[in-house]
Amino acid sequence: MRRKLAAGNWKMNGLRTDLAELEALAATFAAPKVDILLCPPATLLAPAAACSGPIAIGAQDCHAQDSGAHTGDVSAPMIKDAGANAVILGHSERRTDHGESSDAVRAKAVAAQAAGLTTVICLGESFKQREAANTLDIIGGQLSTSVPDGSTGENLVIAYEPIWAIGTGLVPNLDQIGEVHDFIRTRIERRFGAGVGRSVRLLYGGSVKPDNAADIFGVSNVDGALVGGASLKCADFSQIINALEQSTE
Ligand SMILES: O=C(CO)COP(=O)(O)O
Repeated sequence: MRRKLAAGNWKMNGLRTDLAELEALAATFAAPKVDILLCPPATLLAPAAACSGPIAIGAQDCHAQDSGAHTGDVSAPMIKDAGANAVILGHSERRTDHGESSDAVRAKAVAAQAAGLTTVICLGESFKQREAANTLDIIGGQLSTSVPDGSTGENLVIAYEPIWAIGTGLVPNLDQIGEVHDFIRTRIERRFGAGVGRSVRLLYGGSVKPDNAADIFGVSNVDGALVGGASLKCADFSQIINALEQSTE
């Protein structure tokens, strides 16, 4: 069975003083029943990795090249060297703010997987696309282009994050989440075969909070969550992780 995964994305939030939240989380989940991944900003990767205990640390982006003249960018080997073992790629905020195409996301994912990082590749439709009944077309296109051929159950995690649900308090209904997750699972099985298809974890992201987490974790093919705002505080994130642990019982 797939091990469930609770992932937190701090986005552009967090100073060294905020590592106290991570330390509290590590103390709370000394022997977690699910995998826990926290993705702080790049400046905190090394200090986070030094105090995260059983919690894995990930970055929020990487460059497609390993090194070179790319001012301000961070490469996958650098992320690995800082003590992290995962990276979020293709988040809608990067697709929007930095014009990242699915081709660019795939190039980054190739570099990240070659460096030994698990890639958490994000997919999601806009509200307009959902209203026009284009959700599955959009997700299918992003999925086939963003995910590299070398992906496995260990180095690939997919996060379905409807753009309109991120930071808004809006969440698709459970049937809508299930429809997209089932669709992603089928597509991955078709492309990579049943073994890999069964082992890739599919996360839901977008306004996951302590009060809606248990319902979302009950949906078929939801193997965990990618949590933004509610991952910043140990008190909130712990409740979501508890709900995920309970969903495994
Ligand atoms: O974008 C997200 C995680 O990557 C979701 O953010 P929120 O949980 O703040 O809606």
